[in-house]
Amino acid sequence: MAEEGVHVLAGQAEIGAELGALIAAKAKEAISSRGVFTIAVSGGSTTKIFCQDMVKRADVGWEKWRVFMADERLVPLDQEDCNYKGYKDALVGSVPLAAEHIYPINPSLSVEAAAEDYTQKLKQVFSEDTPVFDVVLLGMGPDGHTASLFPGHKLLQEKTLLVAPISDSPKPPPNRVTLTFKVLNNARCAVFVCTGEGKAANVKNVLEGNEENLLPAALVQPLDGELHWYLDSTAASQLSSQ
Ligand SMILES: O=C(O)[C@H](O)[C@@H](O)[C@H](O)[C@H](O)COP(=O)(O)O
Repeated sequence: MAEEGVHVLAGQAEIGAELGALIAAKAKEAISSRGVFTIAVSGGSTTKIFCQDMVKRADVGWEKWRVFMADERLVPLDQEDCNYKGYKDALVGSVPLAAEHIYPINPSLSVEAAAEDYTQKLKQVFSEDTPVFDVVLLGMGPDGHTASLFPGHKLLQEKTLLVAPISDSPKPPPNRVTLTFKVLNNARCAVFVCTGEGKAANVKNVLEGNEENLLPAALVQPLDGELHWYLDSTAASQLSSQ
């Protein structure tokens, strides 16, 4: 299995293959130790990079997977920018992952009620007060946001909620729900996938910047877990080690 740290690969296909090998290993380990594999997944480019490799993997114990959204847009579940739809369409029917094991938010609720409802869905699957995901799969926006945790936003200080509502997201749509750092940093393994030149400056800030004014992505530091960053060569182009 890949050691934790920064993995620089040529492009999205190569990242998909390495990421898929890591996730497959984490799934097998979790299922043999605890009987279930829990993962929180992100939208944007991560969905395609993850799914295009994972659909080829038959032996990862799909029946035992429980898939939550790291963040979700408050949009109908059949709308193209719904993160849940991206995963459901790519995986259900192609691999033996049951549709009911991918957990959508309820977009008919207010954003506050949708966050509370999603918290209850977490509590149905996790016995711990703060869920311990086997893997949280994250992207980073060009501004350094991750999940729906944006630079300078008050949610960066959230210490109580597991799932938070946000109604002023700078990245559209404005209404979203997101896992908080409390949950992200309680994971056994946090994995970032980040590609493209537009991310290069903040990849450098996060991985080689100083400790002041940390961007949201830099605040993902699992308390007792691994941290991986999968980068393509353009996203990694400003790193001094490249
Ligand atoms: O908006 C969402 O749904 C996200 O989950 C978000 O946090 C995403 O991961 C980043 O914005 C990176 O997106 P890209 O990889 O598409 O740049």
